[in-house]
Amino acid sequence: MKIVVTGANGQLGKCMQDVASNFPALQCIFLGREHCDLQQFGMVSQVLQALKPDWVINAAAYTAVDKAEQETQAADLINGEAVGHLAKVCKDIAAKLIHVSTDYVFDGTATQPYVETDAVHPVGAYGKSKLIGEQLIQQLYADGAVIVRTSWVYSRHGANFVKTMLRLMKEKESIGVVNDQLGSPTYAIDLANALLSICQHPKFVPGIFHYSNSGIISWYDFAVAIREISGLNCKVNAITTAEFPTPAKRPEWSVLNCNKIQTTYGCAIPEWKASLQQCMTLL
Ligand SMILES: NC(=O)C1=CN([C@@H]2O[C@H](COP(=O)(O)OP(=O)(O)OC[C@H]3O[C@@H](n4cnc5c(N)ncnc54)[C@H](O)[C@@H]3O)[C@@H](O)[C@H]2O)C=CC1
Repeated sequence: MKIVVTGANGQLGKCMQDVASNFPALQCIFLGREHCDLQQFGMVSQVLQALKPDWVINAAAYTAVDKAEQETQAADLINGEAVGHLAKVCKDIAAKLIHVSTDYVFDGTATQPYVETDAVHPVGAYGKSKLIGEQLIQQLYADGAVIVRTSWVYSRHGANFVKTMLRLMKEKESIGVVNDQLGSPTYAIDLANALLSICQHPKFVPGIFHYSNSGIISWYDFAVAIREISGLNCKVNAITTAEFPTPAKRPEWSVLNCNKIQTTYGCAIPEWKASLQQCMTLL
């Protein structure tokens, strides 16, 4: 089975490259932006028509959450319109599409883990742009696409919370980390394994699914665990979101209920701290 992965040089794309050898039955072709730029519609059509994959996994996105508040058009183009074009091309060549989306499509006012059917209501430009992408896929290729919403993604690759915390903890005697935003981290290696296992699953079920590691924590809890595992001495202070303002508003509650992907596709959902420990052996 032939799989094309777009966004190959991003955090998730690199983790997909790391785990591809776990799936010897899958022939994975990794395309970075230079070979498959989502906003160059002609290029996307041409490349995919030539390769004729069975599946396309879209790990490419505009992910600069704060910058998106200014660069709304760029975010909407890459995360919205271009994803619609990708869905059309996948439909034309009869390739199934796995698209990665985000907890930021929700407003974070819930008190229970979000299920896939909960009402969406993004509070920032990035979440809005990702929602456009989801909606276009649902309009254009609902029966051929799986949308996987994830949250708080980290790994040894790219820029992410774990790597930022480690750097700050080495540089400073104390740091403040917000304690009033709750969610579940996702080790990108676990997500990458889950996405490729979907391609191998005997039964294809289209639709929206949620995937994160299990457990509900705050960014402060996450930072404390990073400090513990690293053995660094930096003091971690709990602060409020109001004390750490950012251009884009973040949801207070980002917890995704992941039962559906587990029961439908049998995806493994490791516990967050076990995965963090695994990742940190590589850092
Ligand atoms: N990082 C996180 O905490 C979260 C990420 N997600 C989603 O997970 C997915 C993967 O994210 P990451 O790997 O962490 O992001 P990333 O920013 O590390 O990787 C995204 C990749 O897409 C590429 N890209 C940007 N514009 C492109 C274009 N026009 N054409 C082709 N490639 C383009 C970038 O060069 C980059 O290599 C994205 O869909 C993101 O929205 C969802 C929730 C949280």
